[in-house]
Amino acid sequence: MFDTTAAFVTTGRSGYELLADPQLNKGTAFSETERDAFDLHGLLPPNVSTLDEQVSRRLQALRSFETDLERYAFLRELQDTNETLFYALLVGNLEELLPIVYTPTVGAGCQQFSRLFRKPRGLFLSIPHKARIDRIFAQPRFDAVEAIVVTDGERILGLGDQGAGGMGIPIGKLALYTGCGGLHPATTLPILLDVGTDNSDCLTDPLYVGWRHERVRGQEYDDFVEAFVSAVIKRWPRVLLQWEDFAKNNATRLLERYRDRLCTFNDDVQGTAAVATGTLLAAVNVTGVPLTEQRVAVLGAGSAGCGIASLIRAAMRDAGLSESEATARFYMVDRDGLLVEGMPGLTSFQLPFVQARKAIEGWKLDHPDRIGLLDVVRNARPTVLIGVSGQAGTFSEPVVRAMAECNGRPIIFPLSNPTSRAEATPVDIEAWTEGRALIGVGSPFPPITRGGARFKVDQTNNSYIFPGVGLGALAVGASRVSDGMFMAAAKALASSSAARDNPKHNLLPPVSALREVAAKVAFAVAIQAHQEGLTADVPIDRIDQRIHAKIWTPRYVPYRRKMD
Ligand SMILES: O=C([O-])CC(=O)C(=O)O
Ligand SMILES: [Mg+2]
Repeated sequence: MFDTTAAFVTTGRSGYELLADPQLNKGTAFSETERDAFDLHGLLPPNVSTLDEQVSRRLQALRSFETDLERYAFLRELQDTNETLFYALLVGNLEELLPIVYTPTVGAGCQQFSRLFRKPRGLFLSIPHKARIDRIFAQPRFDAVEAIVVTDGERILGLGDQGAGGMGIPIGKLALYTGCGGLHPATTLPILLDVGTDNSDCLTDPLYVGWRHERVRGQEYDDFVEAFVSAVIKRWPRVLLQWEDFAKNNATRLLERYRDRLCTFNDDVQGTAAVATGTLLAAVNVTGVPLTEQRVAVLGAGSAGCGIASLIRAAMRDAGLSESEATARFYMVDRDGLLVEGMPGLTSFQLPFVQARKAIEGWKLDHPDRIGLLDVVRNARPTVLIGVSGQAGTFSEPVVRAMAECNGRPIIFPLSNPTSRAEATPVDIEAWTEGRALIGVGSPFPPITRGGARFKVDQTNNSYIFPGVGLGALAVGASRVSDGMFMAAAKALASSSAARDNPKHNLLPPVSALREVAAKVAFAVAIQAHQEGLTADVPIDRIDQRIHAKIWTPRYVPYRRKMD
């Protein structure tokens, strides 16, 4: 385990070599003694700064930029220059900086990746170099790796195929692993599987940095992913591997293929499901309608939508419904409308959630050949409406008003990211429901006015879940990530809700509290792993201490010169 509490660091690097290493560089904060020991005099201006001074200098520069994309580029550059300072800045200003390092600006960062590219970070594994994966992994720099986030760039947020530019996502997710979950940056590794791209803007862009090839699919794709996972297991047998932003079919398929082979999960399927379930459990407390009586419409029946339905259904079963009673409460709507039994082209993960023909027999429909979302809301009268469609504006005024007509407190979560893809804006939902809706959005939005005061709408984003799941799993050396661990994460999140004591309060803790949320989620996840027999021999009463020992706080420790 990486020592996050070491009193000092020993290094053989000096001079420019030391300054050029983002994991070791302290910039102007190298002390006089260190400048003596590491030949740094003259390479730095003479005044020695503190970390706090460096943070305020960077914050000033950051705030002077015109656009968030410039801020994103500035922060990425800082991350590649001095990681301790980057994380000190991030941890101290989560609310302000998360929307830049992460959603929504990271989406633009992926789209502009080839233009912003400066220094290498993480690993680009491309099909032409498939045979070299072991050798790439072998570099000593990666000895400490414990957490990997991998994407193939095909479904970047709601922005579609971004090819190699998708690398921005693993980098952003891992920034939260450290910034919120406390994992030491040296233990994290972002990976982009470059299997080509079908995005013609990338393919025709002379500056595109990825492999200029149409996206490889089928057996060759599967063989490449298999080579990747096998090499990961060989090099880091106890690693945590997070799959991120894979397209609909691959997401669930790869998860099913690998979830019993290593400690792994898919954030879009399971992380998003846990944050949606946790927020829903908090909302149920407020509306007073028990979970067993909720009816849930989900727009977007892809891997994320079906993942959400699975976890909420499991929570309904925990609350006393039978499997079939719980299943009947879901209305999954995709491109061809409501999923109904016998529909052609259903995928294996959609099949468990189709509505019975009999159940919809008496429905009044505008177009019986395609049962749209408005039809579903008018006829099924759902209490909950969740969007993971990637389609802006699909929670239209008639849809939202229909939700408000049949519910005193409709629960409405437009979860698609980034901000530009949200199914509806909080301001509109607030107006169309006369302020009665319980709202959760995937991306950050400006505060709305509620009861004459500013109200910050809950950001129902998997950032409330994955840093804690990773921290908890790694702290106890979990061999697998189970569905039970995600349920534990969802319940831990719901139990942090301020709305439990006052229904006017937020459903979720604020983004500024994400470090505390991650620690709490980690504890619940680790306890669950222990109960399921998935942990190495960690005594239950040591779990809390294990978690806290793993949380790294960005600060400078003194350096000593390694003698050779
Ligand atoms: O990255 C985010 O903000 C949430 C997420 O996983 C996605 O939208 O794919
Ligand atoms: Mg994602």
